[in-house]
Parts: sequence; structure tokens; C-alpha cells
Amino acid sequence: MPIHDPAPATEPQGLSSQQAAELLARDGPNQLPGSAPKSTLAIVREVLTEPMFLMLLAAGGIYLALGDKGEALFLLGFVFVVIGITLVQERRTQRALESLRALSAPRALVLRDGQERRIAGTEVVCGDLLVLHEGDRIAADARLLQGELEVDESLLTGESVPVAKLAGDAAKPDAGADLFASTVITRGRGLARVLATAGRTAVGRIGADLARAEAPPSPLQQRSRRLVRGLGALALALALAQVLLGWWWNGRPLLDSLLAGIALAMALLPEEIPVILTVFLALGAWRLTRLQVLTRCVTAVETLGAITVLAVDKTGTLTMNRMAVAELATPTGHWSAQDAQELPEDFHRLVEFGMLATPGDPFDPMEQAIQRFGHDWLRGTEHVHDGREPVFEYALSGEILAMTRVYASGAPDLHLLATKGAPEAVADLCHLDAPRLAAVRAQVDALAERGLRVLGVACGRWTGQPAQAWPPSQHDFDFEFLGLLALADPPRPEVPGAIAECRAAGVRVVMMTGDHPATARAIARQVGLSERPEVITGDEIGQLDDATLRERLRHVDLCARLKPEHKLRLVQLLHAGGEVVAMTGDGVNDAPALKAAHVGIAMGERGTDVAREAAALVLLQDSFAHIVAAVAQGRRIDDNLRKATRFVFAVHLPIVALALAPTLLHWPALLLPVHIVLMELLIDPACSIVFEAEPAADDLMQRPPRPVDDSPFALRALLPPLLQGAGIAALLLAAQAWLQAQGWSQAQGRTVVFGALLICVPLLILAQRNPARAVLHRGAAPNPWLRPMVAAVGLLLLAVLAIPGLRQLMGLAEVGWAGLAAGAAVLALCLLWLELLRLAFRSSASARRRPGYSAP
Ligand SMILES: Nc1ncnc2c1ncn2[C@@H]1O[C@H](COP(=O)(O)OP(=O)(O)OP(=O)(O)O)[C@@H](O)[C@H]1O
Ligand SMILES: [Cu+]
Repeated sequence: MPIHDPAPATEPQGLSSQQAAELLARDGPNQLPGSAPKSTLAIVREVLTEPMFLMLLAAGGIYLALGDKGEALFLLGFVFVVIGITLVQERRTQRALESLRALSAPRALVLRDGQERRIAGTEVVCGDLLVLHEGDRIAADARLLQGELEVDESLLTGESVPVAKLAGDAAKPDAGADLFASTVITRGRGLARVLATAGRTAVGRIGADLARAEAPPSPLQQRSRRLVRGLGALALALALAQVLLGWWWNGRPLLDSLLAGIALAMALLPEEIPVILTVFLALGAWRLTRLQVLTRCVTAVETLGAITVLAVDKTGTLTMNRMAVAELATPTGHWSAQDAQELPEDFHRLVEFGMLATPGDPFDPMEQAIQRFGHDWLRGTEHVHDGREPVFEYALSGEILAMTRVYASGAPDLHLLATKGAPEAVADLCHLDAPRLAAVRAQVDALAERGLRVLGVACGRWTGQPAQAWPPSQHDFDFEFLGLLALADPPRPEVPGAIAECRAAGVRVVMMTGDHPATARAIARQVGLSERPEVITGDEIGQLDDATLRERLRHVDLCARLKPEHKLRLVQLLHAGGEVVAMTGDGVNDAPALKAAHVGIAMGERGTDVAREAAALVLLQDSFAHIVAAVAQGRRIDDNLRKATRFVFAVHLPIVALALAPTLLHWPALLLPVHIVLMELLIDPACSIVFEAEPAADDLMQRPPRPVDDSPFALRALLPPLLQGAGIAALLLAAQAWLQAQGWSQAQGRTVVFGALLICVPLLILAQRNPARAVLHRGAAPNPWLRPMVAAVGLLLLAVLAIPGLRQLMGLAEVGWAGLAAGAAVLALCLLWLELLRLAFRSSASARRRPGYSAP
């Protein structure tokens, strides 16, 4: 093996875009079969098996049997309306989910026309050159041509130990250079040529189902399922009671009683609840994409609103990740780039070895900054060694925060070493004596205090037999300490505002960084993250037991020099302490912590595939402000979910009461199936469209996070709407009784009651909006769907009152001005009841409100 680097013959070009397009057309997209979107047919089939639909059919059938063709046609006509609404809703939801899936589909970095290009994984074709980095999921079967990799192939082999891959020949089969689609690179970089795509890959052949396993149901989903099951059973029992009571007790014909039972069951079935959940979360996720936040796990949308701790890394999230070397320090001197005209000779060796310790064409912005700096300030000197490749490399590891590159020299058994890394680690490698160590520490602190990221640089020589066995550790060399490179990375301008917003919202922000404590503290001060200067480091964390660490965590917002396993432990401890934790991360090693957090957030721009796949959310633009905006969006969705749930309960109670009470009171039937179907037709879109579009409350980010286990289905949450509904039911029943006593016909009474009930739908929508405002108050941010909803109710009412055929079909009668007056009076009383309830609950709520948020 030659010691001197064989210069690459030509720069690899990759395919041309035209070749790639032709190959794509010939071979088809690089996609494993499976996961096709739901077809219209499947949706229709789903609708056809829904209880609501079956009951509509049954009711229509009974009307036919009774010889009431008009009613039968009317109900069967609704069947189509119901299918239509469901289809539209499903399509909306599906579209939202599909656009998410398309965005989160795997991507690949390829060389095309000689340029690196990031394309969708499905567009990779045979012959493409893949540029591979640590943390990538390989897009297709390929052969490694350049570089060295370690790959996790557990997906194929079940073997969890990473496999080493060495560059091989593109033409010859070579097991050591073969890469397989869907396996993950855990270390290294490389260039590989694609050999097979789609179903022709190794995974494709074994038919592995890589579609992400469905996430387990969230607590909210579990609760809603339990509720739906309970209400369903109740509906069945009450409907049965209704039939039997009507038949035996009231002596009505069986078919009539059956109709009444079906009507009651329709009113009771809580089919809106699951619809609300799916629609709100799916559309919520879709709305988040507009904030450049991609949702990989839809239930995270709901958890976002309950976040109490936001654990963020520093570089790229709080800062711009736009690094530049700002200052240099050697044991004897200090240099600052500001106002400098030239770089004195004394600093040349420091910069030269800083560059030698860095790949020539680096991926890491920090390393790019070092190369850029060197090229700017050492231009024309003999210290720049472009194109010189090391013969061996020691990578950065958890144990030693430094990396060494080994170069061949002119002499056959002499090698030059260049090292850079965390200053402590480099000083340690150089075995500095106590006074020199103290001097370096003072220099590091002074630089870090200004928010700079500090790296130590050292050089070394090694005389030994090359290429046979390299010493196992960097500690086996002798190094000479050259000095410090200090890099500036300015804070993002939007971060201080976003952090203030978090504080107002009762969300604690904790910094978890791998950087030096003093740098962490300085950046935290610059962005206003914490007034508490205390920093806890990874080493300290390693020495504390869980109880002590949890106690410390209450008072410390800054965690520095963390390794990934520390991050995992911190997240778990916060979790165990009752916090709801969102955490950002980007590296391969961050994946476990991202999974452990309630909401793992991967940084899309610099994040690895592995981090993305472990996270629930992916930021398409790495900015802290987007996270905070997403939290606000999560809170809004949670609010609206609660409003819609309250509405469902409030509006169904009067319907149920008006269907059930007449049987118990020996009255003739008041609400018929047609009425109930008409009501349901209004309720469905009210839930899934009007409430979904409800704008955020003004105090959304000024109140503490909701408790995690605060269920929207708890009795405490449902008491106000149940009382609203009960009051309205009582008023409507009283109206019917009073009108009958005044000698109005049964149909006239029903007309007044049904008309009032219709108008109560928009009233009840308004009543769920903001308890701080009167029911009829116009909110500051209007809901675009409110007017159409009110108009629809008005038109419907007008139609059933004014069109004689329709009126007769619905069992209604002309009521005249007296009827209108009676209806208006009932509605006024309903409104009064809603207002009284609102005021009562508001004062009890403000008495109960917790005294502000106190940091745990
Ligand atoms: N390419 C590198 N070469 C040498 N040292 C490095 C390199 N990358 C990181 N280090 C050292 O390792 C330390 C930890 O790096 P790490 O990448 O874990 O930080 P981080 O978690 O990215 O920090 P942050 O939270 O700011 O994003 C750095 O402070 C630096 O001293
Ligand atoms: Cu309903």
C-alpha cells in the first residue's frame, strides 16, 4: 500500500440529469411496494359499515314498510349526503396526511452533473453516485467506491454490531464494500455507486415491511375510544328501552316504537368524537407544515400543547451555525480577527495544524470555518497543504473529544500528527504540567466567556512501522500543544423573543449542549435563556444519583459538555419528575433521547436520517422560533379539540331529551328521525370545520401549560356543556308543554320547538368559544366559517317552514307570528341560561386558578 496518497484520477461526476431521467423512466421509482393511499372505494365501504349509516337505512326501510314514501325517500336521500360529507372529510384528511408523508419521505444526496444534489429517495436510479454521511439511511443497494464506513445492518441480519465497509471495485463483487438499502451509516463518510433500486434491493427481495409500525394509541385516543364504547353501549340500552317503553307502556305500534328507538340511537351515537380527533390532528399537522415543522407522528401535535420543558441544543438551534474563527491564542500570544490586517508568523503553525486536523472538504460548519480561515489568512504561505490526505485518522469519540489525522512525511517511518478538539481533551493528550494547564484554562475561560466555541490544537510526530498496526488510542502519541482556535457563532436574532414567549407560556427552556460550560453560559446570557448562571456538566451528572440530580435539575437551566447518554438520562429524569419534555437533537447518538422525550424534534437542515426517524417532529428550518410557534399551534389545536368536544355534548343533550322525554311522559313523539338526521347534518360540519378553524385565544401563550392528564372527556370538563344542554332541553320541553296547554296543536308545538333547537346549534357553537366573552360577542379574530354556518341554519329553517311539501314531510305546521314570538321567547331564555352558566363557571374558575406558574 503506498504511503503517499494516490491522487484521485478524476473528480467523479455521477450521472447526468438526462441519463438519470431516462433510467428513472426505465426502472421506475425507487420505492418498495406497499402503503398505497386509501381508495375512494375503501372509504365508501367504510362509510357503509358505519352504525349511523345503517340506522339511516333501517329508518328509511321502516318508513317504507309504514307506507310513508316521502319520509323514506327523504331519509334515503340523506344517505347520499352523509356519504358525500364523509368523503369530503376523508379526502381532506388524507390529503393532509399524504403531503406530510411526501415531505418526510427519505431523501438522498447524489452526485449528478458533477454536483451534489439532494433528491427524493424515490428518484435514485441505478448508476447514481450516493454521497454518504454518518447518520444517513442508505437509499438503495450500492457499492462503496471511496471512504470508510460503519453500517448498522441489523434490519437485514438482526445483528446489532455495526459492520465495517471498505471501498471496493465497482465492477467486481466484494462483500466488504457492499451497502444495502435501508441500512444506516453509524460512522464515516463515503461515495458509493447504486447497483439496485426498489424491489430489486436486498430488502425489497425479502419483502421486508419497512412501513413504520403504527404508533401506539396516545392517551387521548385511548380515552376517546373508551368514551365512544361507553356511549355506544348507553345508546343501545336507551334505544332498546325506548322501543320497549313505547310499545308496551305507551301501547304504540311496534314499527313506530322501533322508529323512535332508532331516532334516539342516532341522537346518542358519539360518532363525532373520533372524527374530531382524526380531523383536528391531521389538519393540525398539515397547518404545522406552514411553520416549516413536519409532523412524523400525528399525536405529537396534541402533546405539543402540554409541553412544560423545552430542552434545546445550542449550535444551530439557538445560534446560526454560521461559524467563523474569531480569535487565536498561543501559549504566548493572543490575536483577534477584528480589525486585524495580517496574521503574525507566531500563529501560523497553530492555524496550519488546525487545518491539517480538519478534512479538506468538510461537512461540519465548524470545520468549514477553519478551512476558510486558513485559506484567507495563510494564502501564499507554505502552511497550506491542499489535497494532502492523511494515511490514518482517529475520529472524535465519547471518551476523547479530539480527533487526530496522521500524515505521511518525506521519511518512510516518520509520521506527522495533527489534532484538534475540546481544549481539556487536547491539553490532556499533551500531558501539560500544572502551571501550563492552568494558563490554558484561563485562556479558554476568557474566550468562552465571550460566547466563543474554543478548540485546542496540537501537533505530534510518530516514528513507527506504518500501516501495519496503528496505535489503538490517541493517548499513545506524544503531542505538543500549539494553542487555541476560538470560533464565533452568533445567536439567532429571533431567539430572545421566542424564549421570552416560552417563559410567559410557563415553558421552561433548558440548554443541553456538548460545548464548554463557559460558552454555554455566555450564549444563554446573550439570548436571555436563564438568569441563573449555574451550569452542570456531563462529568458532574455522571457522579450524581438520580434523586440528587433531579433536585439539581430544578435549579439549573444549563447543561454543558454533555454526551448523548447524559441527554437521555436528563430527559428520562425530567420525564419521571412529571414534566412533559420536548427535546431537539440532530446526531446519530441523539436518537434514544429523542425517542424518550414526549416530543422529539429533529433539526431537518443538519439532522441525520436517524435523528429524523426517532423524532416526532422535524424542523425544515432549524430555528428555535419555529418550535415555539409549533407549541402555540399545539395549544390552539388542543383548545379547539376541547371546544368541539364540549359542543358535541352540549348539543346532543337536548336532542336526546326531546327524543326520550315524550315516551316517558306519555306524550306523542316530538322529534322524528328526520329531525334528528337534519340536526346531525349541521353538527358534523360544525365540529370538523367550524371548530377546526377557530382562531387562537389571545392568552394562548400567556397561560401555564395544561396538566398532561387533563382529559377533555373528564366530567369536570364536560359539566358546563352538559348543564348548557340540560337547561336548553328543559326550556324546550317546558315550551312544548306550555304550548299544548294553550291549545296549540302538537305539530305547531313541534314547529316552535324544532325551530328553536335548530337555532340553538349556532348559539351553542358561540357558547363554547371564549368564556371571557359574552356568547353573542364578536371575537377579535373572526372564524371564517361562522357566517356560513349561521346562514346554513337560517336557510334550512326557512326552507322547512316556508316550503309546504317539506313542512308536511317534517311533521311541522304553520305557526304564524305567534309562533315566531313564542320561538323568540324560548331562544331568549336559552341565551339567558347560557350567559348565566358562563358567568357562574367563570367566577368559579378564576377562584380555582392556580397561583401562577412556578418553576419546578
Ligand atoms: N470536528 C470536530 N473536531 C474536533 N473537536 C470537535 C469537533 N466537533 C466537536 N468537537 C468537540 O466536541 C465538543 C462537543 O461537540 P458536540 O458536537 O457534542 O457538541 P454539540 O452537542 O454539537 O454542541 P451543541 O449543543 O452546541 O450543538 C465540542 O465542544 C468540541 O470541543
Ligand atoms: Cu351526533
